[in-house]
Amino acid sequence: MIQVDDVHVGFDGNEILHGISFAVEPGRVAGYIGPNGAGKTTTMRLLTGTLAPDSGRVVVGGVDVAKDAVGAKRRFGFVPEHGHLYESFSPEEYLRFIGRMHGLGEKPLAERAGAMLSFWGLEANALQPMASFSKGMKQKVLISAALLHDPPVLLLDEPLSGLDAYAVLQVRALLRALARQGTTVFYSSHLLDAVEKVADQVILIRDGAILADGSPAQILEAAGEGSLEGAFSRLTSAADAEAEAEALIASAFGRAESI
Ligand SMILES: Nc1ncnc2c1ncn2[C@@H]1O[C@H](COP(=O)(O)OP(=O)(O)OP(=O)(O)O)[C@@H](O)[C@H]1O
Repeated sequence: MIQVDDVHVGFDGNEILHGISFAVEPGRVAGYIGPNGAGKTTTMRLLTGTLAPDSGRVVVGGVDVAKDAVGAKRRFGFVPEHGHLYESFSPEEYLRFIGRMHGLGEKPLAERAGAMLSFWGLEANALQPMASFSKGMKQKVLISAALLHDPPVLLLDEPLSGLDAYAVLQVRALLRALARQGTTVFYSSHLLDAVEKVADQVILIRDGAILADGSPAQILEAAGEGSLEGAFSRLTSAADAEAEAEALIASAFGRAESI
């Protein structure tokens, strides 16, 4: 599970996270959504141990991240938004490298890597250097690498970037299947529809504070809206984007009327 208790984070005397708290139980897919600059990446850095909180507690897979960052790393898989791959490696070499770092035996490692490349339809590319891969192909290898050690917690930052329509369906199905097996899935995105279709818990963050936390149905009810998009706009007090766009065109080009 994931537990974040009253976490404060500041940079250069400027507080960015103002005492955020939430929990995600095993078997749940939680969507962590918020507008640009809300604090999503900062939260992800806390969960993955690349940033320590000024105060409060972050527990991932039963391990206090500040006290045992290495122990926590064994308990989660992480799909970063801008993942780094060794591009001279083939997927097979890369996954073997990652699996060995996790101490996996050669046989289970080969079986898992093979099964994942086959899931994505990448068998024919298994031995090719990844330098020639498309963004989506690289993303599939990054997701596979995060899953290789069968972690109880999976952390994903905008995992659908670069993926085609079928791969998006595959990722959603995979996250749901993992959750059914008890994995805790934490999915950060500013794309509402991506999260809406897969999450059974939605956590809304804005300006470094949690605005809402519940099932999609609870969020809709709290906001009195029929769609998560409407709830998001209402809860984050987002401005009326259409009116703003009209105002921009009027002020920039002097055209007030729509055709
Ligand atoms: N290292 C840093 N030093 C100073 N300010 C920072 C630092 N990292 C983040 N911030 C600030 O913290 C706030 C939250 O940033 P964060 O990257 O967590 O937002 P986000 O929700 O991930 O946004 P986006 O959707 O645009 O990626 C922003 O105001 C950002 O400028």
